[in-house]
Amino acid sequence: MSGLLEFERALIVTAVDVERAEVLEGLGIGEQASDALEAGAPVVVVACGVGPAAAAAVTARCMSAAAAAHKPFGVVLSAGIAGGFAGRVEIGGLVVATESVAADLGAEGEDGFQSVDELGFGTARLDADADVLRLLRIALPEAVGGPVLTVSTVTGTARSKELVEKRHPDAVAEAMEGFGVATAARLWSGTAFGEIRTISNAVGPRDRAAWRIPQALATLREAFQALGER
Ligand SMILES: O=C(O)c1cccc(C(=O)CC[C@H]2O[C@@H](n3cnc4c(=O)[nH]cnc43)[C@H](O)[C@@H]2O)c1
Repeated sequence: MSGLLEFERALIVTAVDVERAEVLEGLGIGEQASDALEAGAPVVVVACGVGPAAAAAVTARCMSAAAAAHKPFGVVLSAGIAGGFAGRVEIGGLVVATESVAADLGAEGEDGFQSVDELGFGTARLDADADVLRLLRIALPEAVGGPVLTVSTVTGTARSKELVEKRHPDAVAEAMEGFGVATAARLWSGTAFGEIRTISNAVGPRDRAAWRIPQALATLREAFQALGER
């Protein structure tokens, strides 16, 4: 885990327990004690639940606890499975976010969707830290880099896929937590943020039978094994 520990302590936030288990397995940690956060473990892996609100809340709780124990996190990663945009990344593939984008944060009107940036209410785009990005790109050279969208509703029709691709032509993947994790992490200055995703399905018309969750989980484990070996 030397690479991530360039940043002192690392917090890795997954949505669900199966993702958490693969990350721990890849890092060679196996099981993690329930007091790892308070005890100052160099790497802490937590499952926050699905969606950006749960992701922000749980990340903020972990960051607060670590700061209160005078063992703050230097780096926070959002990690898990995602939908990939066809033609940019394969199912079973790996992506590293250059930025995490809250794709549905804004307002809809007769003229279409406007992001909070366009509305002047803040930003829906949070960049990955440049040093984290460099580390991830070196450790995971096969990863596709690009914006990763965060949505509260999985894109599930051809029409909504078309709209999202029109708004974000360079996006490589869509998931549900990255922007929430980034929003919490940036409240602690000096904490670097990054997002890693492995692809379980293609973004588009809902077809649950076509999801390849075991394949994406295996890629997640391998990615963290590679990161752990650096
Ligand atoms: O059965 C469904 O259609 C369905 C609806 C909502 C959520 C799910 C999930 O399985 C949880 C999504 C979970 O995995 C990430 N994920 C994976 N693929 C996608 C995607 O195409 N779009 C958005 N998120 C995706 C996400 O980060 C969640 O943690 C199933």
